[in-house]
Parts: sequence; C-alpha cells; structure tokens
Amino acid sequence: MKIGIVGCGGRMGQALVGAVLDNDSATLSGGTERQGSPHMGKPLRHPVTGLETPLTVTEDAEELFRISDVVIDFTCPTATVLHAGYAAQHKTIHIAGTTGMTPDEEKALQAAAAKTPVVYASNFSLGVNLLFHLTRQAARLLDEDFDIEILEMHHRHKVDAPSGTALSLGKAAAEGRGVDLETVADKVRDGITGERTRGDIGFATLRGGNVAGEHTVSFNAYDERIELTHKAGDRAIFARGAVKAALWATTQDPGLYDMFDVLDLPKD
Ligand SMILES: NC(=O)C1=CN([C@@H]2O[C@H](COP(=O)(O)OP(=O)(O)OC[C@H]3O[C@@H](n4cnc5c(N)ncnc54)[C@H](OP(=O)(O)O)[C@@H]3O)[C@@H](O)[C@H]2O)C=CC1
Ligand SMILES: O=C(O)C1=N[C@H](C(=O)O)C[C@H](O)C1
Repeated sequence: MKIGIVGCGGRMGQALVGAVLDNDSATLSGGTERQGSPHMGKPLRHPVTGLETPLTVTEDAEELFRISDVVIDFTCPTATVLHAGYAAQHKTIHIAGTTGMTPDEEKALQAAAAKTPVVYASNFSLGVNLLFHLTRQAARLLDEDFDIEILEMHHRHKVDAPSGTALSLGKAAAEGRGVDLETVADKVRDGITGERTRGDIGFATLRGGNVAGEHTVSFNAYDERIELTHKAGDRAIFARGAVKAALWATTQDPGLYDMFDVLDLPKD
C-alpha cells in the first residue's frame, strides 16, 4: 500500500512518516511541503531512528496524489481543501486530520468523498474516540442539573481553538442531550458574563509548552462532579491511528468516514 504524506515536515507530518515506515503493510511513496519550506529537497527520514529513505521532500502535491494509493493530510485548512481536489481528481484515498476547517471548507472533503474513500476526524487516537462515546453516553444519562464543561490543553504552537477534539466532544455531549451544539455552546468568557445559562456547554482553552493534547469533559452538579479525561503522551498515537485508517479505507467504497467507522465503535 503506497502512502504519501503532505506536510511531511510538520509535527504530525514527521510522526506520520515514522508511522508509515514502521508499518509492514505500508510503503512510503513520498512527502510534500509548501514552496519555500526549509524541508524542501531534504531526504525523508524516520523521526526517531533517523533512518534516511531515498525519497526527498517535494512541493508537488498533485503528483503525490497521482502516484499514491492513500495520502495522509495533517496540514492546514486551505491546503486540505486543495488536497481534497487532487484526491477527487485521481481517486486517491484521502485521510484528513486537519482541524479548524469551516463548514464551507469541509464541503471539499464531502465532494472528494463522492469519488473516493475519505476519512476525516478531529482525533485519530483510539482513546479519544472512546471518550467521544463515553461523553455521549454520560450526557444522555445526566440531566441539565449537570453543567457540561470541556477543557483542553495543547502545545504553544497550536493555531486553532477550541481544538477540533474539544468541538467533537461538545457535539457528542449535545447529541447525548438531544440538543444542537451551536445553540448551547459557550466558547468565550470574558468580563461580566452573567450567570451560566442552564443547559449550556462551556469550553475552556489552555496553551503552553509541548503538550500533545489533553481533554477533559466535566459534568458539574451541586456537590458532585464527574470528569472524563484523555491525555496524549505522544502524537505518535494520532499517526498510528491515521495509518490504521489508511489501510482500512483501501477496502471501502467512496464515502465520508470517521474513526468510529474505522474502529467499529457504536455511533449512538
Ligand atoms: N486529527 C488528529 O488526530 C490530529 C490533528 N492535528 C491537526 O493537524 C494539523 C497539523 O498539526 P501540526 O502537525 O501540529 O502542525 P504543523 O504546523 O507542525 O504542520 C503542518 C505542516 O503542513 C505544512 N503545509 C502547510 N500548507 C501546505 C501545503 N500547501 N502543502 C504541503 N504542506 C503544507 C506546514 O508547512 P509550513 O510550516 O511551511 O506552514 C507544516 O509543515 C492541525 O490542524 C492540527 O490540529 C494534529 C494532531 C492530531
Ligand atoms: O494541534 C494538535 O496538536 C492537535 N490537534 C487536534 C485537535 O485540534 O483536536 C487533535 C490533538 O488533540 C492534537
């Protein structure tokens, strides 16, 4: 299975190169970066062992989609929209982990999914996908006496907030409650905010250091609190999940999938 990595010089890009090289069922087909990147023309190497491959970083993403069975994409929204077009054009499987996409940008992934399998998820780890399930279940069982708050912390370089995972956790909680997240989400608090509105789902964002990703969903009633937490120790967990999704997708029909499909987790 030939797997290419767009944005191969990024934090996730490098972890993905390692995860593909570590997987016996996968062959690395290449990696791209954007024009002017300091990674351009350098050899692709394993991020942990340093093992050098004969491949070098290029800027030709379309060519990478043409020669690969699957391309994994953890870049930025504008690049992912462009990449989705190449996936559709060449019928290449597209595994997209980019967060911070607007609904309009997500339409590019939906369009590609009409032609080829696309797996799009805010979080590719097993643990967080289990957390989505547990959050939905807990929200279903607890009434609005329990105020739901979602706290996330990430490294200082992260550019979007709340994290894609925090938003998916909010969606899972809202689904459990039978409400629309957009009508109950409280993402920013500053100044005299007034009392908390019953039924709201609140978000809080922390940034600092090199934290790979931590998420807590708390259910807060008078005199008792339930907390569900996931802590990522290394972004390799997301990379291994993405490679698992890539291999899974090769047996699927065109369509838009998520990690619940890949991991065969219950969607209700
Ligand atoms: N779904 C999940 O499980 C996870 C999702 N993520 C998400 O993945 C994304 C990337 O995160 P991270 O690796 O930390 O970010 P980085 O900024 O380290 O990596 C992104 C890389 O993509 C490159 N890039 C940007 N545009 C293009 C382009 N047109 N062609 C090729 N490469 C391009 C960037 O280059 P340059 O530096 O020059 O801009 C950079 O090297 C974020 O949206 C993040 O939230 C992260 C972890 C897990
Ligand atoms: O930017 C990151 O690093 C991460 N982004 C994803 C998100 O926005 O949820 C997933 C993970 O938590 C790491």
